[in-house]
This record gives sequence, structure tokens and C-alpha cells, in this order.
Amino acid sequence: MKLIGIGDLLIPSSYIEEGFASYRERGVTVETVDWPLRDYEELQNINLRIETEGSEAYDVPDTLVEQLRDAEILITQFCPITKKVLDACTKLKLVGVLRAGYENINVPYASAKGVAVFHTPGRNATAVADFTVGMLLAECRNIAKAHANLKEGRWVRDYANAGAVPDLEGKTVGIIGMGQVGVKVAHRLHGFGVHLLGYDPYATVFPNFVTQVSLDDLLTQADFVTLHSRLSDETKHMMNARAFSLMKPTAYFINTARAGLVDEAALAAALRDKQLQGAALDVFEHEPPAADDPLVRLPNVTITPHLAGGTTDAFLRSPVLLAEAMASALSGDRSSHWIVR
Ligand SMILES: NC(=O)c1ccc[n+]([C@@H]2O[C@H](COP(=O)([O-])OP(=O)(O)OC[C@H]3O[C@@H](n4cnc5c(N)ncnc54)[C@H](O)[C@@H]3O)[C@@H](O)[C@H]2O)c1
Ligand SMILES: O=C(O)[C@H](O)[C@H](O)COP(=O)(O)O
Repeated sequence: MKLIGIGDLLIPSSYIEEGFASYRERGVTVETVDWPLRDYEELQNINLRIETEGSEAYDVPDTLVEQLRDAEILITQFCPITKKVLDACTKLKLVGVLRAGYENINVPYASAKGVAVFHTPGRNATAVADFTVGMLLAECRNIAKAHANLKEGRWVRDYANAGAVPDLEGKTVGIIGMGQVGVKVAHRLHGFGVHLLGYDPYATVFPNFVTQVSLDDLLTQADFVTLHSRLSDETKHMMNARAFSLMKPTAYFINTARAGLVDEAALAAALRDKQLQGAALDVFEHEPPAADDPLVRLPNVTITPHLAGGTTDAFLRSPVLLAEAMASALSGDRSSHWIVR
């Protein structure tokens, strides 16, 4: 069997080779190629989504397709596996995507050809959970704003929340979405002595120190609301003007998940009108946001450029997790719950 991994800027070929090294002992030839992208900005500017069969925005270069032809197993992170790739790779049996999301894979077309697609849920949940706690503290304790000021030579000790700077201990944190990231955020914050509320209509198991509540109860009671659901038609703009109006005027909102979960205009209005104390955001509808975007300009917002999932450990771990998940499939087993169905 031949496995070909497509390395990119975030998960290079060497990480894929390392992650799948044990496959060599199982008689699999492991080769890698590089997706010819020049920089990370180019990656962000390519529309990687394959909405439906036949509507594929990205034309995989012919030179790359030629290098993939012999693959029986293809591993990719962001490189789209389009109809063109799937038609060219006539021996293909398995595709592994080094991400939780798989919108860059033409899953319906792969399935129709009998090719199983694996994904890697939770691969960077540790990274995002750590970062979320950092963002929460950064905003309510003005860490990033003070750092920026002092770097510019300004000794500023009062910020938008002057007179209302909180301790975490004893406060209430509401977690929306108790999946891979949400649960890890709960475990981290438990150590701060906060009361934890959780809302997730689909999660079956909540940690025993998280009280399961309705979304409205969470929004009304929490001093901090942190968002960790996945973006779907159902969750798009779940944080809208009504949701922000339910929150305490002293409360903070943190989003390290997806911008589409939030009505950004409603959030900016709530922050400007002091319906909310502050926000910390890692994700934006337009990345990068315009310099005059209110969420960039407002004084009660801490912002970062979509950094939450980006630890070296997460990038190194992704091929290892995927290799473990796909191992039983080498002998034809198609029962893994990491197969996209
Ligand atoms: N900023 C970054 O760098 C970065 C990196 C990785 C992941 N993410 C994002 O973080 C978020 C969480 O990722 P994850 O791995 O924990 O996903 P996950 O799929 O494990 O968890 C998502 C949870 O959302 C829940 N959910 C679905 N509909 C809901 C609703 N209507 N209300 C509340 N909860 C609902 C699901 O039941 C699930 O438990 C995702 O949006 C993901 O795209 C961001
Ligand atoms: O940076 C992120 O948000 C994610 O790591 C990236 O966009 C895709 O990762 P996924 O959630 O699909 O694993």
C-alpha cells in the first residue's frame, strides 16, 4: 500500500512522516509531497470549501495531482481533495484529513467512489482551551491593552472596566458548547474556584462540576460567557442582539470558536452601549478585520489574529492521532467513529 501525505505550512511533510512512521512496519510505503503555497496569507485567501459535488472553488495544480496519482491513502490538512484529485487517484481507498473540519474534502464524491474519509476531532482542543483562559484573563485584567500601551511608552493603569476589575474566584462562567474544547475549558477554570454553567443541547455528559442550564439562564447568570459550539445553520448568529441583551452589563464575552456564531454588529453595539463590560475575540467575520472595524477600535475588546489552535504540539499531534484512528482501516475495518459519514 502507498500512503502519500500532503504537507503544508502548518503541518509540514516531516510531521506527517513522523506521525505515520509505524505504518512502514505494516508494509505501507510512506511518501510526502508539499502543497505549493507561498505563505499563510495565501492559505487564508483560498476558498477551501467544497460546498457540494461539482462546486469546487480551488483547482488543485496539475503538477500536484500528478504526484498523488499512485496513492492508496491520502493525508492532507488544508489541501482540497476535489473531484479532480479523486478521479486521478484510481487506487485510492482512504483519505485522512488532519483537521476536525472536512469542508476541503469532497466527501459525497469520495463516498460514491467507495473511498472512506477520516477526520481528526479535538486535535487542537488543548491549545484552544489554554488560549481561551488566557483571553478571558487578558480582557478582564487588561493584560494585552496594558502591554500594548507600555510598549509605546505609556504607563496606563486604568482601562474601560476601571472600578470593576474582577477576581475570577467566586464568579460564574457560562460555557456554550460542551464539546472537546468546552469540556477542557471547564476543567481549566474549575481550578480558579468559579461556578460553572454549561449549555449544549446535544452533549450527553457534562463534568460533575458543571451545572447544565438553558441558554437564557446561562446568559442571564454568567459573569463570563465563553463560546465553543461549532458553526452550523443552527448555530449561525446564536449570539445576537437578544442574547447580548440578556447578559449582565458587567459580564465579559469570549469567542475563540468561529465568528459566524456571533452577529458582530450586535456585539459591537452591546460593547459600545456598555450592555457588556468587555469581549475577547480570536476570530472575525473578515480575517484580518479592517482597521476601522468597531471590534478592533473599541477600548473594551482584546483581539488576536486566529491564534487559538496554533501550538506546535497540536500540529505535531494531529498526524499521530490520525494514524492511530486509521490503523484498523488498513485491514478493511470501517467501523471507526472518526470516519466521516
Ligand atoms: N480559534 C481557533 O484557532 C480554533 C481552533 C480549533 C477549533 N476552533 C473552534 O472551536 C469550536 C469548538 O471546537 P470543538 O473541537 O470543541 O468542537 P466539538 O464539535 O467537539 O464541540 C462543539 C459542541 O457544540 C455543541 N453544539 C452544537 N449545537 C449547539 C448549540 N445550538 N448550542 C450549543 N452547543 C451546540 C455540540 O453538541 C458539541 O458538543 C469550534 O467552533 C471550532 O471550529 C477554533
Ligand atoms: O485555526 C482553526 O480555527 C482551526 O485549527 C482550523 O481552521 C481548522 O481546524 P479544525 O477545527 O477543522 O480542526
